[in-house]
Amino acid sequence: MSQYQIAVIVGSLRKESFNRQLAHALIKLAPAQVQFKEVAIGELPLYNQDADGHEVAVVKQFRDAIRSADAVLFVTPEYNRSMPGVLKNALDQGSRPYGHSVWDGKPAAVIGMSVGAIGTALAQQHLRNVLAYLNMPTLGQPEMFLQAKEGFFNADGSVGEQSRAFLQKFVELFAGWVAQHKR
Ligand SMILES: Cc1cc2nc3c(=O)[nH]c(=O)nc-3n(C[C@H](O)[C@H](O)[C@H](O)COP(=O)(O)O)c2cc1C
Repeated sequence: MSQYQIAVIVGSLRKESFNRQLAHALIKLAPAQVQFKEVAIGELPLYNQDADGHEVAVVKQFRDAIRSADAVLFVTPEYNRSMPGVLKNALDQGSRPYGHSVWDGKPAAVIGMSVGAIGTALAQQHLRNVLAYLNMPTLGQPEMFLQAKEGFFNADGSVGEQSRAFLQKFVELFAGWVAQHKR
């Protein structure tokens, strides 16, 4: 059976980020046919079109990491009813120079956690618009809008029994989606 490499992008730079904890919990639930690897976005410079054709090392490393992945999992908070700027910047960096987007055709999935009751729904909707433009076939269901609540994570970073079941289902469905849509 093929093994798929999935790049995980976390839209928060915060040390104690709920979304990073969520990403790590998901990584632990990965079925045998997928391998998750976080790709850092915090050191990327702000995208500047003047830099097209003059790729600095950190940008090259980022683009190479996405290029070599079979799929991408986005784990994001919501900032002011949209995705954080740091995540949009990473999407922009990967999309250029024109005609050389590293995102093109990569299957994707989106999940997020916030303290607000709508659990990143609007951030995810904005993100989905961008992913559609970038030609990334994105898992439609289940939608994963998570609200950060006391007790969601255990002390060891794992998730409680009830939440584990639906996160596991999400990861398994995504693995199937990747197998179906990988180029
Ligand atoms: C600049 C900023 C804007 C925010 N806007 C929203 C928002 O629109 N909706 C929401 O549910 N939470 C919002 N929050 C609260 C985040 O849900 C909360 O900070 C969360 O912990 C961020 O995710 P993280 O723990 O992965 O960093 C905002 C936080 C910041 C710092």
